[in-house]
Amino acid sequence: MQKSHVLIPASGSGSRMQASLPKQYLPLLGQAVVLRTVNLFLASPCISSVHVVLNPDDDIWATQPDLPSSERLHVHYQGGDTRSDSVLNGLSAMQSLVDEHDWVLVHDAARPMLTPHLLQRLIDAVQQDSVGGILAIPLADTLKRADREQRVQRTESRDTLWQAQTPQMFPHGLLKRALEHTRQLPDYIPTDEAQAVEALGLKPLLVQGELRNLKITYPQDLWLAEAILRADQTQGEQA
Ligand SMILES: Nc1ccn([C@@H]2O[C@H](COP(=O)(O)OP(=O)(O)OP(=O)(O)O)[C@@H](O)[C@H]2O)c(=O)n1
Ligand SMILES: C[C@](O)(CO)[C@H](O)COP(=O)(O)O
Repeated sequence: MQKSHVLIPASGSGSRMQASLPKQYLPLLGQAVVLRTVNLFLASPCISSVHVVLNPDDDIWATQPDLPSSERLHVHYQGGDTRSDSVLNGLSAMQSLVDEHDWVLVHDAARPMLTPHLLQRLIDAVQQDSVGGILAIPLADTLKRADREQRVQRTESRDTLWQAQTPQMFPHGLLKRALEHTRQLPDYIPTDEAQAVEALGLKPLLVQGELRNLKITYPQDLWLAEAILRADQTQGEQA
């Protein structure tokens, strides 16, 4: 039986957030974004280990007051220059603890709104697959291609277009090979794991995600996430 492990790249600077802290440490209803993300996976009995990849210079993680004390949690100060470098470094760091056929679910630290239900949907859909798969949502809006003057050049068909989310779930050995392969390609930096696997000629499965599994990128994403969590709390109180 293949085990499932989680790898959380948390080494970014959060430049688009323009905050005084990297966005993974901003408070979301009083808890650092990355800790909400980590706790979600630690709460799942399906997950054998959780690996967080931090920037080598990170001096914030260790000061967090509510760090989980689970033996399943492993912290690696081995972030790289790009997200894919951080993920590849994490895959190497966790290698001694996993089998090459074990599943690795790569999940952005900056997506703290994943739910247990959505996580289970991905695992159920992908665990019998020979390649692996990702959460994603079909494009909802009309898609415009811009010219250099920021005017509409044309309208693109949105048929068959999906927006990638995380987790992205692949066997450890396959994903490591895929990311090592893309490192050899000139000017090719995959922005998600699926893109690296695609470069091997494989076709990852698309599993229906949810809008609430948003990535905290701009300040308004944090406000939106807080509003959703407050609504969850109200609904919980009413139930
Ligand atoms: N060198 C990097 C860059 C990003 N990430 C992580 O990858 C996830 C998704 O990346 P993104 O949202 O782009 O985060 P940042 O790079 O931090 O944001 P920005 O692009 O606005 O600077 C985040 O959890 C981020 O911490 C990482 O581990 N290592
Ligand atoms: C992996 C990802 O979350 C899929 O949507 C996303 O690509 C990561 O963010 P980035 O801004 O592209 O680094």
